[in-house]
Amino acid sequence: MTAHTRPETLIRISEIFGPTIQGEGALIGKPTVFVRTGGCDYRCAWCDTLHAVDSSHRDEWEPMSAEAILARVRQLSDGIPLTVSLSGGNPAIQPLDTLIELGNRAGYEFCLETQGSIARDWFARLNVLTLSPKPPSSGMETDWSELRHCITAARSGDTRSRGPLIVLKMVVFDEQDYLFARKVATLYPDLPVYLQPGNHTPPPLSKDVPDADAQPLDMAGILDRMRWLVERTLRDGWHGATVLPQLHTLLWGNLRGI
Ligand SMILES: C[S@@+](CC[C@H](N)C(=O)[O-])C[C@H]1O[C@@H](n2cnc3c(N)ncnc32)[C@H](O)[C@@H]1O
Ligand SMILES: Nc1nc2[nH]cc(C(=O)O)c2c(=O)[nH]1
Ligand code: SF4
Ligand SMILES: [Mg+2]
Repeated sequence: MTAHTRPETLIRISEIFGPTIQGEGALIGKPTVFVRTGGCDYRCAWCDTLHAVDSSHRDEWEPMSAEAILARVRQLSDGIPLTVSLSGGNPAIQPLDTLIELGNRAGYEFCLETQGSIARDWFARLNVLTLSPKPPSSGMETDWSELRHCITAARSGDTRSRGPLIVLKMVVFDEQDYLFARKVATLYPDLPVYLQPGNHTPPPLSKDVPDADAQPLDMAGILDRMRWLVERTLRDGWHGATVLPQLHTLLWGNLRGI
C-alpha cells in the first residue's frame, strides 16, 4: 500500500468522462474532462446530478487513488493536457490535493465546482474555483461564514502563485433566486458573476430508466426562463453579470456523461 492508496486518501468517484466541452460558466466551450465525485452534503430540490448525490447510487461510486484517476484522464485526453473539471456531488468532501499536484506536474489544469459549504486549503492550487451558492428554490441554506472561508482558503496559497480565478455561478429559477444572486454579488463585488437559468426538468432519481429518456427536457421552458433572466438583469442595469445557458443541456439534453 503506497501513501496514495491508503483508504483515507482514496477519492470516491461517480464518473470520469470526456473530453467534452465545458457547458457552464467562466470556461464555457473549453475542452474538458470531468471527474465527478460521489456524495454531497446538500440535496437541492432540482439537482440535475442525483446519481452523484443519492446514497442509492453509492454502490456505483468507486474509491480510486489519485494516480488511477490521472491515468484515466490521460487515457481519455490521449495524453494531451487540458482542463479537468472536478465536480460532483460536492468534490470538496474528497481529498483532491494529490490529484491536483500530480495533474499539474503532467500539464493538466484543474477547476472545481462547489456550493461553497466546505472550505479546503488546497483550493489555492486550482486554476478556477467556481462557487455556486444555492438560491431559495433549492431548499438549501447557505452557511455564509463557510462561503467566505472558501474564498480566503483559495487566496491563501503560497505567495508565488496568485491562486485561482474565483467566480460565482448562480442558478436562477425565479425572482427570489434572482434577488439572492444579487445579494451574493453585492457581498463579493470583486468576483465575476455568471447566472444560469434553472432546468426544471432534470433527470429524476431512478436506476431503471435510461437517462436520456428519463424525463422530457422542457428546453422551450428553460429558454423562456433564460429570456426572462436576460431581461431582468438588463432592466436592473446589472451589467457585471454574464447570463449563460447550460450549453451541454442545450446540445444534448439530460444525457449523462457529456
Ligand atoms: C451538479 S452541481 C455539482 C457541484 C456542486 N455540488 C454545486 O452544486 O456547485 C454542478 C452545477 O450544476 C448546477 N445545477 C444543478 N442542477 C441544476 C438544474 N436543475 N438547473 C441548472 N443548473 C443546475 C449547480 O447549481 C452547479 O452550479
Ligand atoms: N458538458 C458539461 N458541462 C458541465 N459543467 C458543469 C457540469 C457539472 O455537472 O458539474 C457539467 C457537465 O456535466 N457537463
Ligand atoms: S449541491 Fe450540487 S450536487 Fe449537491 S445536491 Fe445541490 S446541485 Fe446537486
Ligand atoms: Mg451538470
